[in-house]
Amino acid sequence: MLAADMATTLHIHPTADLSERVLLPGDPGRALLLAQSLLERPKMFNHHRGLWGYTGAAADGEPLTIQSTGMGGPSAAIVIEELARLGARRLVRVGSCGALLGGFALGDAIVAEEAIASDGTSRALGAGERVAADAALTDALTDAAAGEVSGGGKPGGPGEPGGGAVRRGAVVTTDLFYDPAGEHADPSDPAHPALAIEMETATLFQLSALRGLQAGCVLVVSDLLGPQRGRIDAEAMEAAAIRVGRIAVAALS
Ligand SMILES: O=P(O)(O)O[C@H]1O[C@H](CO)[C@@H](O)[C@H]1O
Ligand SMILES: O=c1cc[nH]c(=O)[nH]1
Repeated sequence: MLAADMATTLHIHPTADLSERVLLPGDPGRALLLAQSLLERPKMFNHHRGLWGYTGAAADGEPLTIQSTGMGGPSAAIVIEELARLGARRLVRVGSCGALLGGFALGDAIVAEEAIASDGTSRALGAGERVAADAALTDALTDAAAGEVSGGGKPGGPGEPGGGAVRRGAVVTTDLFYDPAGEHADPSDPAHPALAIEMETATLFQLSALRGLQAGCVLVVSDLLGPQRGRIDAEAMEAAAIRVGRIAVAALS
């Protein structure tokens, strides 16, 4: 565990130790769910600004912090910058996304190996068109996901709640959830199509590259935006969130 230094951070006010490894859901409620599901003896790490965070012992017995980023690049950039100043070194976003292509089911998971930077925050931080995840951490997430799919984890293998397929590829990061353009047109190169759309991953990858942090990302498919349309229900989202949380913990172990 690392000594937390509140004086350096204006938005994260640590009330517990910080682990050098951190899961980053956008949703504070998902941070609580994951803390209750994945941590022994969780303590609140932060509640300032409603950005709930928790630190406890993960399944491997080592400390783990789970800290919500809020929605969108600007909020995520503040949280990630302050976590870096406090001593975080390995970060995995455990988020949700809308699948842009066919062939996905609600509750499937995506390991993001790169993000297409269609957002303002990562671009303001100097991102080019695409920003990459840490390769070793992404391979570890892919291996951990394969273990879950083959039935090593709970809840569920394929077909069970929270136990859908896992794919690896690019995601596109945007600033708008409600886009007046109406469609989430796939802006990517046809040779490397984006699997899904979300709002923080490009910022995480770009800021981590600037600060020398290892960053990865695993996402639950909460929406189908391609040929089929649909939105996951709350129970299935919880099961899928716990599953991707377990994948992330295994990758960080
Ligand atoms: O579920 P989280 O991790 O918040 O991620 C996605 O959900 C939010 C939009 O509903 C955005 O933050 C988007 O990136
Ligand atoms: O940013 C997001 C997150 C989930 N679903 C979407 O369609 N977009």
